Amino acid sequence: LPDEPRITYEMLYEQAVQAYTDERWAECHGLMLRAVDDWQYFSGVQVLCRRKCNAAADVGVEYPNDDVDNFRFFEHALRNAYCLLRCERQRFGGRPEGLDPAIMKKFQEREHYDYLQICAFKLGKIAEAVSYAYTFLMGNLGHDVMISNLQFYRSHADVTPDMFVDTLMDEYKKEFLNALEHYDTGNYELTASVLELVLTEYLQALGDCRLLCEGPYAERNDKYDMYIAISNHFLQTLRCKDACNARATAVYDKLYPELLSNIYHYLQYCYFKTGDHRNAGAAVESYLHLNPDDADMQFNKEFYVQTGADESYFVVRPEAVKFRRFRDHLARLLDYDEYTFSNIAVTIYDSDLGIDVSDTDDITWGALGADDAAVAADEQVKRADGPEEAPEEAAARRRRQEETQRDYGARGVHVEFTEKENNVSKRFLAGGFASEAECRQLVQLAEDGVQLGDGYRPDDPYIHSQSEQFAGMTPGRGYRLARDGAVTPEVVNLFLRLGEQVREFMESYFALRTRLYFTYTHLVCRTAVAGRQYDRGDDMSHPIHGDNCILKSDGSCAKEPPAYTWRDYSALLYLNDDFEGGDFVFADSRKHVIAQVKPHCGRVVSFSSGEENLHGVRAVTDGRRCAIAMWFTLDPRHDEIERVEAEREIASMLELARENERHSEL
Ligand SMILES: O=C(O)CCC(=O)C(=O)O
Ligand SMILES: [Fe+2]
Repeated sequence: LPDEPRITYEMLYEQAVQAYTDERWAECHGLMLRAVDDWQYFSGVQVLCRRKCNAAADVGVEYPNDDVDNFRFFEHALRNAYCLLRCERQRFGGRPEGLDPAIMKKFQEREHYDYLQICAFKLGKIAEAVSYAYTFLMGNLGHDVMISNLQFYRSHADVTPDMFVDTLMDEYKKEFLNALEHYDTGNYELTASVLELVLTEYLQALGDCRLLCEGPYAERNDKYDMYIAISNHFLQTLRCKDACNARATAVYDKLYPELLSNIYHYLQYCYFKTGDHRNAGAAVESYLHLNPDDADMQFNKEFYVQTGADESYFVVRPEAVKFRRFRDHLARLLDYDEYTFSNIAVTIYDSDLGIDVSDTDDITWGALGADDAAVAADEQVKRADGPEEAPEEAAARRRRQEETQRDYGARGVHVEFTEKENNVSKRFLAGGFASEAECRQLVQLAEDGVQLGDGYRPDDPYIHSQSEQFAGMTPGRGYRLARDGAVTPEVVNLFLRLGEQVREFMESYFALRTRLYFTYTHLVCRTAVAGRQYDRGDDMSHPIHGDNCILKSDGSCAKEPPAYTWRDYSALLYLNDDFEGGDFVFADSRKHVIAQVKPHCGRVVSFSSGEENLHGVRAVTDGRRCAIAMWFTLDPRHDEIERVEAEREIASMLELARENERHSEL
């Protein structure tokens, strides 16, 4: 075990990059070397475990890693996935993708009939209510509450036995009941023929039901069908394995086309020289197996034979067979996936990317180049503020957005300060996004989250200053705390909802032409460490920086990794003012402050994330300063998956609570 298991290469890397940015060269050097060590340890463990477990997971059949026979399954899945995407795209058209698996499950389990029965009952439609209740029960046999509901209905004067019908009953079940009647009347020939029919239909229904199971994986925020999800993952591993070739054949600064062939080339010569004709023959044959058209080696082979080598020496070595099988198969599969997307579904679904998504029954593999996809995606991002929008569309959008602005105004949101460049807003300051009570709840949530373990760690690399603790909570952590009962789902919902309001406001305020997506959300507090406040000098809570670029010492800001280059807009929703210091500041490229903002509850500062908005936070010298920090993107590929998942899970927790209430009312 490493000395400090909680310090990862990732943290060290980020710290090193920060040190680099701040031109603390010695620290950068030291930290990056520690990162190298930890990465080696980390990747070594992964290889060890994957190899060990593959061997240990014995089921009587061997499934070695990287054996091409195991690709067959995935190849089938891959074709299946492409077909599914096209087929559904054609039939569903503009239907929103990625429907909520939780609601899908409710429909499969007839949950909606529970609502239906209550609504029908309240409307005085007794017969309907009974059939809906009964239909629900048939999908949820033994459901206590519904059984007692039905007992209640039975005692109702207007209820008759014929109302107890399963409105969703499959035909084959009805036919089965008919068959039993024929049987009772002794008509066996008819019984048999009906039962044959029932059998066929039953198997068909069973098959249909099983197919409905191939939906999205409900546990993760993965909205794709099973095969699509597997394929995405599989393609990712394939591309990764393909890249291994280049990595494995680079020797110093030279890239050998294929190291194994090279080695055989050397070997055949060495063995020939040592008089080991058997091994020389095997090396020649192995080389030719990998490079069948190599005229020089064919010439060598003839020469060896003429000088007395036995034909039987020319056998391909087993590892060459294996190597070539893998190589050819990989090439073939990657050929299908010529348009190496990180995620096949994103591309096929997203008609906005300007890609032809028409469903052709013969699937053409590799119809698109990788660059096409990338360029199309880039263009979409540019379109967000680019000129291509029909005038009437633009006018309609602006009307909607101005209406949103008025709505927020009516709810108490007011813009205090704004700054434009070429008539385009680049930053604003507004108030009224949260009430005092809401702010208090969220500060409490942040404190609970911190006490329960996240955020503050003595070794946390995100501490920008030794004089402050920096601790936060993401939406996912909020959800997990709610799930474990440590905080209420309501307060986590508040956290998410206030953020969403800021997002909606920004989208209209910045007059965006495409949707603004969350990409990262962090409820975060900076707490002054008592006794470490003397002599802070220029020390800031958060040094001047750009949110999507790396600020260089010459004042330029490089929009390149490891910066979060996809971040397009930023916002901070402040939650309190009972602390000293902590002003938010905008700065110019020489780090001179050009504007400053005092945080207080409900106040939002928002800006485009680039070098036009360099900013920082002044030292917090007493107390705790809390805010919801949010970053946004116009690129749907960087949507904040954790938030989407947390929103869904919290919504279903709240729904469940309401449902329990509803059941106890009846
Ligand atoms: O908390 C603030 O006011 C600003 C924080 C910030 O700029 C950041 O986290 O990137
Ligand atoms: Fe920032």
